[in-house]
Amino acid sequence: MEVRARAPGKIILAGEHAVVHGSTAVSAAIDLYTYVSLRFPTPHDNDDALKLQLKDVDLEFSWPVGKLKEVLPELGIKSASSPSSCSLETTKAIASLVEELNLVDAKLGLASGISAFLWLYTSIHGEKPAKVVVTSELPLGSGLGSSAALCVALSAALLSLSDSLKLDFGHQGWQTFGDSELDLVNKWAFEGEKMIHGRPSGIDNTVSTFGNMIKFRSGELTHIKTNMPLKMLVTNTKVGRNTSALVAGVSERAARHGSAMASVFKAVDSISNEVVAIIQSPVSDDLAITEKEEKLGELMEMNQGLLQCMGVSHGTIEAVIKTTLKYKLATKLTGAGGGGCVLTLLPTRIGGRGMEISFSGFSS
Ligand SMILES: Nc1ncnc2c1ncn2[C@@H]1O[C@H](COP(=O)(O)OP(=O)(O)O)[C@@H](O)[C@H]1O
Ligand SMILES: C[C@@](O)(CCOP(=O)(O)O)CC(=O)O
Ligand SMILES: [Mg+2]
Repeated sequence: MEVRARAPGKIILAGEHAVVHGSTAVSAAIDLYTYVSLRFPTPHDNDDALKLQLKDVDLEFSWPVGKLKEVLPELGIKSASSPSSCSLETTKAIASLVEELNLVDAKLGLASGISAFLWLYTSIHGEKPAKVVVTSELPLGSGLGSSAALCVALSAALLSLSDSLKLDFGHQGWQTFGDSELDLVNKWAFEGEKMIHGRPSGIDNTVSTFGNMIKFRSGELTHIKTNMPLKMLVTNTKVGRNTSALVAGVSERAARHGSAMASVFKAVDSISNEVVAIIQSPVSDDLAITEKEEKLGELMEMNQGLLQCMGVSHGTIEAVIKTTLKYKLATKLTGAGGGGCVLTLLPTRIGGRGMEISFSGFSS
């Protein structure tokens, strides 16, 4: 039996980083996906290992089930229907398994993703042998939420074949997830994100699970409905960075300058709420759209200024901002910053393709 799941990446229109500290943020799913396939061997295959193939980075790993049983302390005591955090003891055990893979320096960033895989897999399926294959259309570590898309697609695939959930494969082998199953996928994905990001807000896994556009604050999700056409150009600076280090950097700055940073986070909260109000208000005519776009552009610039204040901008991001400004276009970073991707609002007066915000959740 093989199951395949996919989950989308995202852009953050306003509020990244501040959302970790309780501010509102606005995010939309994009139509670039991470795909996970999960297959259990038949007795005939005579295969007694858990295998992970990461196609994007051309790597494959295999753990004999005997090794998993020997190293992981809590195997078999967890339940797929109640997501739980990885204990310190299991974190250490997983770290030792990942260390033994001897990843080269250039691929050390993958260690956190592999750890998340081991945690999610063994929590939901114990030491059962399987082969998991991951591929993605998303650039990894670039602010488009590849870590969350991986955790969501993985959780969805794992839960699909979990005995404790007993999901039906209905019409032509497609599974439909109801709200409670989506909630479970999201909760497990959040646990995976924790292994990758350290202190995620949960916005990335939530928008990847539920799709469309969302407002997110302190773990609370609000779906956003809009009929405003919104086009964003996504530019990848191709400067690699690590979300968990950037998130930790902002927290350190907040610890050093508590009152000033609280004001910064509050200002971001106001910006995100204004973005939501503009996007949700009815569109009457072209003039109204132009007016809204101008306001959105200004809010994006203000948000970018505050992200710079948090210390997460980068020379290459500033270079894109300067270039687009020549054409009177507003640009801000998206995701953790420090390089990665930036968003430029493409007003309707310009036309062109851009990357339209798509309305797509994960499907399996
Ligand atoms: N398709 C994938 N294959 C392997 N690892 C992945 C994949 N997608 C995500 N990851 C993991 O997620 C990490 C990137 O997450 P992160 O730094 O949060 O950036 P982002 O989520 O913006 O892409 C990678 O270093 C890796 O550990
Ligand atoms: C910086 C942050 O707001 C978004 C990180 O997104 P990404 O991993 O860079 O795609 C962190 C979070 O909300 O968990
Ligand atoms: Mg991420």
